[in-house]
Amino acid sequence: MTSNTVLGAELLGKKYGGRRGGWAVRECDFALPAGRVCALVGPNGAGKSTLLALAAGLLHPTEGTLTAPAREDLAYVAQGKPLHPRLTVADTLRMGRELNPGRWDDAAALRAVEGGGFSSDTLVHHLSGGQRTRVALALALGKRAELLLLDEPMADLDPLARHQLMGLLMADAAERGTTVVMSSHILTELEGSCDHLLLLSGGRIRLDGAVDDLLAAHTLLRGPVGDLAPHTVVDTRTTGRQLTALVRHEGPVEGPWETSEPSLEELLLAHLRHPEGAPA
Ligand SMILES: Nc1ncnc2c1ncn2[C@@H]1O[C@H](COP(=O)(O)OP(=O)(O)OP(=O)(O)O)[C@@H](O)[C@H]1O
Repeated sequence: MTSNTVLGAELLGKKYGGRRGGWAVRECDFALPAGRVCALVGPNGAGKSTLLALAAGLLHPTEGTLTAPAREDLAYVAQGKPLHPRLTVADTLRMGRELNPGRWDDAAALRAVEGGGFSSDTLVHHLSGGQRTRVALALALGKRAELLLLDEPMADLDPLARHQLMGLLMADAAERGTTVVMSSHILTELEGSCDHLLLLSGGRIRLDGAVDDLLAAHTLLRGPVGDLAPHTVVDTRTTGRQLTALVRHEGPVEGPWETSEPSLEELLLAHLRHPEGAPA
């Protein structure tokens, strides 16, 4: 962990209690540098929400350590976007300003609700799911936090709204050095917007790093079936005598194959197909 780390974990674990409890996060080690827009990806039940709630200080680790900014320096948007239903949008943002004296940024908050198709005197109760997401993101952006923890923020937004709000998050990261961690199942949205990746499965970290480094460490190859050693095979499919494979390469890939760098979506899909590691 370096002095530049905004969010870090060492052997972090969270075990839920009760009859249906168990380890949701296990032996997680990572160090996320400041200013990154990090995608937190993994199958349902992988532990993404648990990790975000740990980072937000809403859950306590069962084991290991977590390094995160103080509560007042981070903003957390939970999956259900909890807001007070009987307040108007304007009252909700006013509350954000009152709860964050001296740091609240009205303009940053308003940018997130602009174009949402509702007026400031609308009751939260009368907003659609996507409109509520805008208000929740407005509260997070208005807070001017060092770290934004967003649990599936794009899930109920239409494509244009996703594009607009991802743009706001990326601009915030670029201009203010805000670090963003967002869980998502929408892989196509992550390409071109996230520069860091954490892939969780079964509570453990399977991939962690800068997107460019992870893409450069992998090769997609197509051609005749053959021996892929010494490379580590992440995913492979054969059709007759033709092979398509994604490998984590050990040195240059030499052989009768057509090779290319995978897209982020191809990389993620290959790893998600084999969340426990490379196929036998
Ligand atoms: N309050 C709880 N009590 C007991 N087990 C829980 C609790 N919350 C989550 N879990 C379990 O912990 C594991 C991780 O859940 P979590 O919600 O963190 O996953 P996730 O990756 O966010 O999933 P999704 O993509 O479906 O939102 C799951 O097996 C889940 O059943």
